[in-house]
Amino acid sequence: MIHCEGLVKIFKSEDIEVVALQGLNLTVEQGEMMAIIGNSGSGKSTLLNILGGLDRPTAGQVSVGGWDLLKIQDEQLVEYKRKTVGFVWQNNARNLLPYLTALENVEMPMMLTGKVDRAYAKQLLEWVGLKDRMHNKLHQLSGGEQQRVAIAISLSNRPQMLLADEPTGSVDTATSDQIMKIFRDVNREVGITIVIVTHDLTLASKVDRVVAIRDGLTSTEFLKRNPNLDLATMDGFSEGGLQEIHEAFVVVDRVGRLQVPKEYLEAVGIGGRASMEFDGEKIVITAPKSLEGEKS
Ligand SMILES: Nc1ncnc2c1ncn2[C@@H]1O[C@H](COP(=O)(O)OP(=O)(O)OP(=O)(O)O)[C@@H](O)[C@H]1O
Repeated sequence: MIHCEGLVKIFKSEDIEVVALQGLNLTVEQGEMMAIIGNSGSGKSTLLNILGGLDRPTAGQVSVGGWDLLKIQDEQLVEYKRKTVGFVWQNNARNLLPYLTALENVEMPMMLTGKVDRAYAKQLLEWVGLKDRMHNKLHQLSGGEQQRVAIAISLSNRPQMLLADEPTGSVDTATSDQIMKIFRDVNREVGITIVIVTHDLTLASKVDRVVAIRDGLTSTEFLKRNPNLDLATMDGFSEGGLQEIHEAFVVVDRVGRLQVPKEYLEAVGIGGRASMEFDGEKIVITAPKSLEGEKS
């Protein structure tokens, strides 16, 4: 569904260049529900904006559902955004129309594309648990309920892929669990691919796969140890839970590059270069041996 290889995004202003993505690789299968985690400034939103067609990549390859987002024409981009992608943002509810009902809000994007499917709009509101509230005006709903209407809206044009940027950023834990359960149900029901960007490791534990981004590169992948474990229904979550539930792998790109965590490099005193040995089974990276010799 999503394929990025060597993806680069450079933001240029008058006298400064920021390399937000510096050759990122990522593949997401059709129907997968996965999360991207990373510190502030690591490039998560930049990646999501490119995948959503809101921003253009600078270089590299990026394709989504057969669309080449590097070469796509502006007119095609409008069609791509309308048909392929659904968005859920942290404060999505702000974009809803308060004087319309939940149902009318869901039908609004359908109107823009010329085909209102009331039965599907109702079905969506049922999926997000608002069957009994669909004729309520938006301002009569709570913040969490409004966020669920926003999720129904994001699905109204039957996109193949849902992109969610901190979707639970401004709601309480119970609502957050509810939203993640909705994502899981919709993912199972219609097989939609879901990509969630978050800081929140507890969310990350509720998806099949987590990809960590560091400095604009995919650095580590966490795969769920037991794919049948339904984490959405699990209570509680401990520190380090991600490691308990998922197995961590370092991402190695096609030409053999990988990222070594800064803490590890500092702990063994590796700066600009290192020594690497292969003993037939393991690859061992240490502080440069020749330099150690020079010091003494
Ligand atoms: N429009 C822009 N112009 C210039 N620099 C930008 C722009 N957008 C993002 N950046 C820079 O690109 C880098 C990556 O930013 P990005 O917003 O993708 O990070 P993030 O991981 O989503 O962070 P956060 O979790 O804080 O939202 C940062 O250094 C940021 O300052």
